[in-house]
Amino acid sequence: MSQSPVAALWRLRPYLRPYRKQLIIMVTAALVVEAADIAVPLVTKSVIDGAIAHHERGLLLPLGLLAIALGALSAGLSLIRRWVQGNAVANMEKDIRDDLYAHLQRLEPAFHDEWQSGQLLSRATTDLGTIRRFMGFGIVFLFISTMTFTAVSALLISLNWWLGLITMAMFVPVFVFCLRFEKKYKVLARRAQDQDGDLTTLVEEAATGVRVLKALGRAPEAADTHYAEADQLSRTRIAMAGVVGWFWSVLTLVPNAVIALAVVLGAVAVSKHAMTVGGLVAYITLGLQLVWPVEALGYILASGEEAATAAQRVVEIFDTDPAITSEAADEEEDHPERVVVPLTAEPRLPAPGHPSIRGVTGGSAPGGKTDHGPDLGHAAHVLFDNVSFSYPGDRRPVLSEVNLEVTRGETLVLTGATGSGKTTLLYLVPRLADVSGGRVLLAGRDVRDIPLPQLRQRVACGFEEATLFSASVRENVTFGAADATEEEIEAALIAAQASFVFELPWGLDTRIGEQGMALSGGQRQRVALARAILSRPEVLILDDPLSALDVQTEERVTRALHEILAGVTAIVVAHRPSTVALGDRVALLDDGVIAAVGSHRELMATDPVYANLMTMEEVAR
Ligand SMILES: Nc1ncnc2c1ncn2[C@@H]1O[C@H](COP(=O)(O)OP(=O)(O)OP(=O)(O)O)[C@@H](O)[C@H]1O
Repeated sequence: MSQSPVAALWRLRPYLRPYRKQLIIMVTAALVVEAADIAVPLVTKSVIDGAIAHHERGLLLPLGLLAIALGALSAGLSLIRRWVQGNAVANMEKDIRDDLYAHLQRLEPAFHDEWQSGQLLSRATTDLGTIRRFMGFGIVFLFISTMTFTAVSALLISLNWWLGLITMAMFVPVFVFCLRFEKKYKVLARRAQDQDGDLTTLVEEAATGVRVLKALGRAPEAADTHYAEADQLSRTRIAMAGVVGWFWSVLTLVPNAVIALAVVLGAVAVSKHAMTVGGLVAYITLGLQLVWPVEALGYILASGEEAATAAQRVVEIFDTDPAITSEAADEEEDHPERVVVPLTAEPRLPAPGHPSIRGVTGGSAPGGKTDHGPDLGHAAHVLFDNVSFSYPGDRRPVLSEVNLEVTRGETLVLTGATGSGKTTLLYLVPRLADVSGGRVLLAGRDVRDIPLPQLRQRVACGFEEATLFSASVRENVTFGAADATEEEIEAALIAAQASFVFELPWGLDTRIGEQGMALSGGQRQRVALARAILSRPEVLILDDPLSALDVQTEERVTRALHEILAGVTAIVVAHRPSTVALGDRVALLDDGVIAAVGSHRELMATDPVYANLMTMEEVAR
């Protein structure tokens, strides 16, 4: 169950801790400003009752100078407070945002599958902004308003106790009204923030899916959905404005009614000599100072409500624990490595002339070729030991009792009908998902016992949907290998048949990805392939890496891959006979079960399902 909004906001208080000094400066400055503002009416009283009533002209100049000094002090301190406040809350917002981002990165892909990206976006942007505004202004003004209200009330009672008590009594309904407002506004604020998240999702999907929308002629329908969602949000905001409008009008009416009453009753008190004229002027001027704190209460309560619901939405993410962690493994790192399964598999004999991944040559890449074959120092043994898997919230097993061994340096091709579980099986090695039963061993060690950063350094992935980031070609390719040399980057690009990047306007410095130069699907796949190659993994996992390539390019990449894969353990999802031929062995996955394992030739001869699958792929080409 999610926490109450106020409790959620309270939980974020540690983010204020580093800015305690600034908070103290802000509050002190605001208090002095308030004290100066309150003192001015008292100076006025001295001017009227002293300098004017008793014709003491000599008092006029010092009292006038005092009033000016108080005004200047108030202005100067307001400036300081705002500057300190702006700095502190901007930094605090950054701290929460950094932690939120880091937490989102720790959460497994299944979490991101479940959550709408727009909801995450609106929480990381709009909601944090709302929290910042309240932490910066709301909290300080809540404190200052309370102090001002208390001090002014005490002064009013001291000027005339019965008039002061009547004045205070008139504010009681305001507080009752506040409670009712809070109840109503809380519901509306949460609704608006959720609707804002839904709308952000729609806008994001419309932007990323613009081609599909246009191609299928669905743009008008998508626009209608957008208008309907936007309409809902604006209705909620109008309802909020209505509630706030009513609330503020009451908050404005009450203090003004109080002043009007004070004028009438104060005049009676002066006529009965229960109060001086200067006392009445001071009383009314001080009474006017209650207008702002009471009005500010409206803003503070509204922004407090919004901040509390925003905090609730942010805390909901913080409270989602990552299902895939390696805390136990991190602790165990101090101990010697525990090998569960002895490495019985014979490394494949290196073929002459094969380069290592580090010195990948592929085609015309400079250097790197050796006469000694692949360096298997980088290859690891992988074992799927009785693995089963179901997606969270879905009981149907996607994988059942999968037993599969990939020896050091071997290339295993995984094939099977669509939806048979190939991608899911690949996810289990770098722990993008965790097994539901059984275990996956990397070099004899359960992957869950390997610290995640280490595991993901040892296992590199190239996905069918090649994701490139808004960055240069170089930055994209070196994502998993920051220390790669220029020669290694070039060699990886050449090996992946991605030499076209050298012809881009700024070569490897050309920005590609979402905000950069548009690349074709096949070009993106090859850049992503170069990235996977360059990270020098022990295990290379490629999910249908050549699906977007034409026949000639596919043939060239396949030839290059042949060399690259020789020095690494690889699991490659493939459908076409030409790519399947990359593998030393082929495993056929049928509805989550390993149906056959063998060489392409063996399976063609002995397994009708496999033969049928390959023939259909060939025909489909
Ligand atoms: N995030 C998810 N949540 C629930 N079920 C999922 C999820 N991802 C995949 N599945 C289901 O798991 C099954 C296996 O999917 P998977 O992507 O592993 O198949 P595949 O063999 O790689 O398919 P393809 O060849 O089409 O890529 C499918 O039935 C799919 O609907």
